[in-house]
Amino acid sequence: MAPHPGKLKPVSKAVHVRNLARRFATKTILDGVDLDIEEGEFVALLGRSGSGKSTFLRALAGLDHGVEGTGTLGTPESLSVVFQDARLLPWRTVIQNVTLGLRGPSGQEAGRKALAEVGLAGRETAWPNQLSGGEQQRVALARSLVREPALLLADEPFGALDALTRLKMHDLLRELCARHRPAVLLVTHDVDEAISLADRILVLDEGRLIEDLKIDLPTPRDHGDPRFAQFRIHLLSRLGVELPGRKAA
Ligand SMILES: Nc1ncnc2c1ncn2[C@@H]1O[C@H](COP(=O)(O)OP(=O)(O)OP(=O)(O)O)[C@@H](O)[C@H]1O
Repeated sequence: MAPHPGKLKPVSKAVHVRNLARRFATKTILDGVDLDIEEGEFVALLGRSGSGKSTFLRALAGLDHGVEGTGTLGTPESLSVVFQDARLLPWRTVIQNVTLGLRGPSGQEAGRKALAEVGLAGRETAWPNQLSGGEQQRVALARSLVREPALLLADEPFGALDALTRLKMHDLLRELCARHRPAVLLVTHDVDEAISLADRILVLDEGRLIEDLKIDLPTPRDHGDPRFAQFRIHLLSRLGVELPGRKAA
């Protein structure tokens, strides 16, 4: 395969992917992936470890220079990426991290507003190492949303957080997305996280999307709802996990 041209075309949909392939040396990781994500749609991507979720996200983010690949890839010009680690600059204050690249008083104001939205009003002049892991991820979310991206790409953003903090971050992300309405692609290992947050859930397996499931539950979602449990059983089975005594729908 020839190296992918690496040019990402602006499109009216938030994501438009056709026949995307990516390989490392002799190993094919993505093998003809097609996907559309509508503006404002929240999509979660599940898959076994090593199935290529991050490779796919990096392709969408335009961060895979030098990786062999082919296919059509369209994303909006304004996109933000959040990773498992907050990736804050330790020599910049919290507000400086959020407003990096923004200019003037309006940038400062937007930064303060974004920090307030993630529950960190008053922490503007703190240094990253004075914040907890969860607070650092809040700063990372503020930094991504202050630019009002049309597409938010999130790679296991809560993977390093404890269970309670993670649940709080789910509520926060849900609120932020309802307010700002970016399209979202959330890569996660956590089936319940995906069902709690997403409008649609994809499963990547052996280089292809083998599942594209609409989650039509009201929000906020009740984990005790029998339909939540049915989605869980079905998705776990698509991931190769059969729960004893349970059959997927
Ligand atoms: N830069 C690279 N060079 C060579 N192989 C790579 C590179 N990046 C990823 N791979 C391989 O590609 C495959 C897919 O990796 P990727 O990180 O996309 O999977 P993933 O589904 O995100 O995994 P996980 O859930 O464990 O994070 C793995 O086998 C990995 O070893």
